[in-house]
Amino acid sequence: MIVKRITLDFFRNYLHLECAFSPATNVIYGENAQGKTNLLEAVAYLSTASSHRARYDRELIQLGVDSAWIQAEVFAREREFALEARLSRGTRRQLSANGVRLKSAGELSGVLNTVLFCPEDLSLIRDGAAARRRFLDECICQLRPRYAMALAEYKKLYEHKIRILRDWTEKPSLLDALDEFSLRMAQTGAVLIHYRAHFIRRLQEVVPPIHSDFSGGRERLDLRYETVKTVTDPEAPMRDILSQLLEHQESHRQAELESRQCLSGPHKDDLAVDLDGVSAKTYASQGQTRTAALSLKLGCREIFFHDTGEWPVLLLDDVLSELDHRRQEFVLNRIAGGQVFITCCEDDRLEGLGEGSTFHIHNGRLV
Ligand SMILES: Nc1ncnc2c1ncn2[C@@H]1O[C@H](COP(=O)(O)OP(=O)(O)OP(=O)(O)O)[C@@H](O)[C@H]1O
Repeated sequence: MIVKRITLDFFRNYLHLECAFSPATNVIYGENAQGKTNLLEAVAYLSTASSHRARYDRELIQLGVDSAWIQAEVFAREREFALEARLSRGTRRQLSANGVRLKSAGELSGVLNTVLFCPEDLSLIRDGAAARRRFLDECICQLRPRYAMALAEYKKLYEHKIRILRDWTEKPSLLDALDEFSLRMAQTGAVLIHYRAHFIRRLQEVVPPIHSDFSGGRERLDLRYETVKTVTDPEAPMRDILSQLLEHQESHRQAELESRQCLSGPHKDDLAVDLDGVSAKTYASQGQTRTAALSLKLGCREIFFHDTGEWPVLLLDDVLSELDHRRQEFVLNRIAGGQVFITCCEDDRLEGLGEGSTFHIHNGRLV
């Protein structure tokens, strides 16, 4: 997959930008706060219709302006696509491919896939389970539209159930709907667990060898799916998972009413990461944390390749400069093959980048 050209209007600090990219490596360099990450964010938006660092689309629109546009020419799935995202304050965003309006973000992922690695991704190892769930969700949503639909449905049901649990003492009639919401959450939750289990099994195959190479064969990384306790085999057929989820819900019903919290379901799932048999979250050093997080992302990139037959676009934000020379070389060897965008500061010298283009960004302009 290749982003051949991008045009930004009123996106973050870009008034107007037109840029044609290399199908190989694109180095985006410049001083701090000039717009390097903003450019990667725009490319990523065209595959997921979301940003890794903005909670709301309106944050992406230039301050003091009402609308922003991202347009790109993309070559993917052996075809040319013109992708467009129009973001407006106060109205719904509009996504289109070749002039045809898209109904969901999943349709964008059906054209373009990206894998982004940025400094905040250290949270994948260091933080609580939510960061790892987000990683799983972002990856699987790009590959499986059915998962994206189930996830959106599950989130809605969760919000409803939380409201019932929060307000039922003041309004006991709310309890009439509780079991219905719990049942639908279990049904949708079974879909999430099924897809997560399969995706994690594939991660278990590709990530440990990447991490082992990365660490010069010195470290062993293991991944483990942690889900609802009663689920004995997350890869079992969905109807088996459903009955085990219902069993867990039933045993937690009273506790949910008393605590007013939703205690049962895959919204508490985790992807445990161990290094040499101990928890990476608790024991990994800075370097090990970075290497493990990057291994997860590169593993995800390989799964995308196996699934679609094309390399997803890899976006590396401010990453290589943090690695020593040997590790830089490892990453550069590993990412050969697809289109890559790498941001770095002016003084960083990224050697061995091979074929490609460089772009100097200054104050939201291409110099
Ligand atoms: N909605 C917005 N409207 C206008 N400017 C914005 C908006 N959002 C962010 N900016 C500005 O964009 C600038 C560049 O941000 P960006 O994160 O791309 O920097 P960068 O070049 O990656 O810097 P660094 O090397 O420090 O990571 C910042 O100064 C920020 O204030």
